[in-house]
Amino acid sequence: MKIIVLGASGQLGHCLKKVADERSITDISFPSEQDGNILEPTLLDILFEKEKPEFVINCAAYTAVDKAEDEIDICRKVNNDGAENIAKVCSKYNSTLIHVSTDFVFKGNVPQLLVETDPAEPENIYGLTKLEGEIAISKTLTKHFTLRTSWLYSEFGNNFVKTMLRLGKERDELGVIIDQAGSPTYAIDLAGAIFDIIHSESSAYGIYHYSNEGVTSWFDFAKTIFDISQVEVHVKPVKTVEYVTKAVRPAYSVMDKTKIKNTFGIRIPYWTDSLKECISRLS
Ligand SMILES: NC(=O)C1=CN([C@@H]2O[C@H](COP(=O)(O)OP(=O)(O)OC[C@H]3O[C@@H](n4cnc5c(N)ncnc54)[C@H](OP(=O)(O)O)[C@@H]3O)[C@@H](O)[C@H]2O)C=CC1
Ligand SMILES: Cc1cn([C@H]2C[C@H](O)[C@@H](COP(=O)(O)OP(=O)(O)O[C@H]3O[C@@H](C)C(=O)[C@@H](O)[C@H]3O)O2)c(=O)[nH]c1=O
Repeated sequence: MKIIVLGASGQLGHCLKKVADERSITDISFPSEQDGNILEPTLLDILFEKEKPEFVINCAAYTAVDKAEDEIDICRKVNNDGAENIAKVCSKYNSTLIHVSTDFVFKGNVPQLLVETDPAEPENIYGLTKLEGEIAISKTLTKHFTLRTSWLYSEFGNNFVKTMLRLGKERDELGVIIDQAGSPTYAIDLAGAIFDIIHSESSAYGIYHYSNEGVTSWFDFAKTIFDISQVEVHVKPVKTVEYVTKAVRPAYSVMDKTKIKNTFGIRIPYWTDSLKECISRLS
């Protein structure tokens, strides 16, 4: 079963590589951006002609949430046009696409669990362009699994856990937002779930929500990171209005995972258990 991973140089791409090695999945390739640039349909065509993939995992994205507010065009190109390019080439070669999207497609202004059919109403450019990408895929391709995830972290790339550990070394006190709630997701767990879906050989295509179990705030997430790592730093709770950022972020973007669990029988770890695992690997 041939699999190719696009956007392999990023955080999730590295996690897929690690999990593929752990599970001895060998019929998988991780083309460089030079060979798998999602903005170059001709390159994608050459790649697909050569590899004839049964499954394509798209990890390529523009993920700089604040910067996106000033770089709308490039953000939209990658998150929308790039997603559409992949869907078209998957359709041509009859490949199944596993695409990754985000909780930031939701406005998240009501403290209730979000299901896949809830209306998406992004509050920032990143979320808007990710939603556009989801729509482009569903219009172009039937055989897709679009997984919305949230608050991804791992030992690879840039993420909140690594930022906190760095800042914790540099400062005695940190202000962290307490009134935004969500579910952290260890990207290694997400990578495992992606392979579980592929190996299920299911044709229950569509949108699914995936995060680790449990709910927290960025403030509690930060405190837990420092507790587990035994780093002494004073974490001060701050409100969103006191912590000014370019992009507006959802106040409550906790996603219901019943659909993915029931469809594929996936067991999802609790967020603090996965965080301990990640921190032990980091140290
Ligand atoms: N990080 C998070 O907290 C969350 C992420 N997601 C989604 O999960 C997915 C994976 O995210 P993550 O791994 O963390 O993101 P990263 O930013 O770590 O990785 C994205 C990768 O895409 C690459 N890329 C950008 N443009 C292109 C292109 N034109 N062609 C090929 N590759 C390209 C980037 O390369 P380069 O660095 O050279 O630009 C980068 O390596 C994304 O779809 C993201 O939207 C969802 C929720 C949370
Ligand atoms: C660094 C820092 C951040 N924060 C806040 C800002 C923000 O509300 C929250 C997280 O900030 P970050 O910039 O690390 O994370 P951010 O880039 O907003 O994370 C998002 O990334 C995209 C790609 C997604 O898809 C989302 O699911 C989500 O993971 O923490 C603090 O309060 N204090 C701090 O010192």
